[in-house]
Amino acid sequence: MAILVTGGAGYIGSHMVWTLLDAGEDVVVLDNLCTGHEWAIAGQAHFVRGDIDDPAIIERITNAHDIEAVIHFAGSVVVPESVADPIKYYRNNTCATLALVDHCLKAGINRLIFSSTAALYGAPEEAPVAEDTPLAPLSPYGTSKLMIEQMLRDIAATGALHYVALRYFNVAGADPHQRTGQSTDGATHLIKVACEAATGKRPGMSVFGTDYDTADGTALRDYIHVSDLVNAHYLALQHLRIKPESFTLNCGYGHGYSVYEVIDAVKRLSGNDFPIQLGQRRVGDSPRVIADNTAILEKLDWQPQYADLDLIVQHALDWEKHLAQRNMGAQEGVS
Ligand SMILES: NC(=O)c1ccc[n+]([C@@H]2O[C@H](COP(=O)([O-])OP(=O)(O)OC[C@H]3O[C@@H](n4cnc5c(N)ncnc54)[C@H](O)[C@@H]3O)[C@@H](O)[C@H]2O)c1
Ligand SMILES: O=c1ccn([C@@H]2O[C@H](COP(=O)(O)OP(=O)(O)O[C@H]3O[C@H](CO)[C@H](O)[C@H](O)[C@H]3O)[C@@H](O)[C@H]2O)c(=O)[nH]1
Repeated sequence: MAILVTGGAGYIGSHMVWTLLDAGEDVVVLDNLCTGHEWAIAGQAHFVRGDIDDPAIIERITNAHDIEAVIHFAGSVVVPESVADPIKYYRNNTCATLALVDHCLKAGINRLIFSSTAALYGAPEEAPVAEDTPLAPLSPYGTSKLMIEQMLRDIAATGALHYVALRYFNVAGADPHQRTGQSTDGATHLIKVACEAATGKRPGMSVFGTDYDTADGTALRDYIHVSDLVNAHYLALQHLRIKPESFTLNCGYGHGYSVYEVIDAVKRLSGNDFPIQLGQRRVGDSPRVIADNTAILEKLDWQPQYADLDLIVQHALDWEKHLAQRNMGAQEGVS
């Protein structure tokens, strides 16, 4: 039996592939490489290049492999882009996932783990925020994911599907063995941006908002190490193998760090005091988004290994240096 990982050439998916292979699982990756990289896919995985909503591709995969479950990461993930181009997000997230689920169910695959997001909570009044908090996404990206959660709930209610939706908080860091990491060009996430500034890939960075009602005036987020996140997926898969049920869980550590604390950690660990510009609040940003993780700790017996800002930053920095060397090597190859 094999696990189908959609989006396995991307940031989180490429970590998932390694975790599955490390556990001795057979893995098939489906990715159209629109933002992912073929080099990020572990060599032992079977790679199929194509779109998740293409019935012929799903048929090809299910004819060639005995797929027992899908771990579904593929999608479009940039919040501001979703505001500028909502159709892309409803098409590539909501519609494409509906097609994927439809084709998978027809092929007899009825277990799914889905990448949801804390963006569903919008700007939550309370912190930490639990799964039963009313959902109020602030962007088409968040709404496109909320619609998927609702579709999965309704399909599961018929008994046709068993799924786990994991609402990720702020994913960061890289594989501790440096086999993969966040490699997206033009990334906007705080830790990635700060690591790029620390390694000279950008001249400096901005702090978006210094007048929040927090201890140091900057916004708080719950940063979760990507390896702990993919381990939660593996636990969810093992759960579905034993118990045919469906549920939704927050994925975060339950405590937050401010933007200043993150930047200080990156400067301290890199030894580079890169320039900072103090800017206005970013539209749609919340003062604090922190997970209530009681449910995932209980339900999956999840035991995070890397719940430490310095570890997350160190692994992200190491990966940024690895990427810089990789790109230098590629340029030398061309010249
Ligand atoms: N990175 C985060 O902080 C974060 C937070 C919450 C949720 N998520 C969710 O996690 C998932 C993975 O995010 P990521 O950060 O790894 O993004 P990513 O862009 O690195 O990975 C997405 C992958 O999906 C592929 N893809 C996109 N559309 C496709 C399609 N139609 N058919 C086939 N392949 C397609 C891309 O080529 C890429 O390899 C996404 O669903 C995202 O919404 C991410
Ligand atoms: O250059 C930067 C980048 C970010 N920030 C600040 O750092 C914090 C974190 O910002 P990120 O862009 O890293 O992450 P977000 O919290 O905005 O959102 C991320 O986490 C969400 C879950 O909470 C969703 O998953 C969403 O898709 C994902 O982008 C915010 O206060 C932001 O204003 C800066 O000050 N400067």
